Amino acid sequence: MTDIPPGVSGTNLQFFASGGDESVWLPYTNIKYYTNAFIVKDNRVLLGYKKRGFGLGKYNGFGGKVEPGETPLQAAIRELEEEAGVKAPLEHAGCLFFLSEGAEWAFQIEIYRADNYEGIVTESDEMRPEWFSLPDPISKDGPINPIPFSKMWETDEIWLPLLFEKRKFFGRADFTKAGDVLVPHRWWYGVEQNES
Ligand SMILES: CNc1ncnc2c1ncn2[C@@H]1O[C@H](COP(=O)(O)OP(=O)(O)OP(=O)(O)O)[C@@H](O)[C@H]1O
Repeated sequence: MTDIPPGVSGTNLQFFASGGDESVWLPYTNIKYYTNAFIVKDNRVLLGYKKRGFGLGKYNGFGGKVEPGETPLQAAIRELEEEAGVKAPLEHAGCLFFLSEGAEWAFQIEIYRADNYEGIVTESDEMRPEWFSLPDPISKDGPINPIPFSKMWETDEIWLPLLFEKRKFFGRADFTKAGDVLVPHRWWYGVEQNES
């Protein structure tokens, strides 16, 4: 259970969470690099509703493929600007290795966050941006516009709180097909231990 799965980068990881069918990790031969970026400001997080392509109909951070010649950070800054209209000083928050049954490659997704941004949040062809309240431990009624976890990739609920807490995470999530939908099959997450 606590063995670090194949594909998970990161060193000095401490086990955080795992689950699903612990018998097998899906095989893969190729890896493609992606980015995902979140702006967290004034106790709110900016998510986008995906209007087309992979992940259609889900809320997520802003991101896409790393193009040849780009670093993941450059790609993350470009995708955030293309999809949400803003520039932000992104910081690396974690990394997710994602396998989807039927896809010919594994996704290595570098995840970023920023506490600030410049510009005006603007809807694009790909994403409709919307602010959501962070989980509020003080108010017993809960936030007014809570994060729509039921309309996100199921495993986001595990690592998004780590991004809010600025704890660097590395994990893997394998999804299999149930009819037309992808469902979580097996997952594992670790957090980077502070060296001190
Ligand atoms: C459990 N699995 C997952 N959990 C959380 N996020 C996931 C994800 N699997 C993919 N993602 C994100 O989904 C976007 C796809 O990118 P995608 O739209 O295909 O790329 P790009 O914008 O380059 O596409 P175009 O070719 O321009 O349409 C990209 O942000 C990527 O990080």
